[in-house]
Amino acid sequence: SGKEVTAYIGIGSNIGDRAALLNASIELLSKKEGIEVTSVSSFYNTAPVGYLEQPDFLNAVVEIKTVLSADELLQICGLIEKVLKRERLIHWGPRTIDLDILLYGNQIINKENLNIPHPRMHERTFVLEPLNEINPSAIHPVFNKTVCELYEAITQDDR
Ligand SMILES: Nc1nc2nc(S)n(CCO)c2c(=O)[nH]1
Repeated sequence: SGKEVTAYIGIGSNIGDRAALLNASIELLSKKEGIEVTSVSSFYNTAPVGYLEQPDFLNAVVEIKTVLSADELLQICGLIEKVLKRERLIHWGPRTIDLDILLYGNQIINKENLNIPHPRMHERTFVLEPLNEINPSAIHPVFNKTVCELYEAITQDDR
């Protein structure tokens, strides 16, 4: 395990007991060796982006300090999604629970299975609003802007 890194994970659910699923994924993250959950945003009810014919999402962002690599963190997120989906009695659509790595320190990672910063996070109110709540000063290493600046940029457009 390497040096400790501050990372931000976006969590979303729009099927089933959304709050319970968000809480369960945060719980599973915090139990992992090498991960310390240091901040959790409020839960936001958000209109679906992309495919619109689906229920509203409940979204949050979690701040962690971790010694895991970005790849290891990706594996953990995939595991948590699988565990929570598998526990469902009825098979639902693909959005029971989603964990997306948004930021991993100031690192820029572009691999076919892992892009960090998340390539759409700067366009997404459902990511920037909770992220701005817990750390408005976090820096996006591609745009070299703070989360607060990114959030203001997309909320200004809506004005
Ligand atoms: N509001 C909202 N819309 C979304 N569309 C997709 S796909 N997702 C899944 C995350 O990529 C979401 C989401 O979490 N929230």
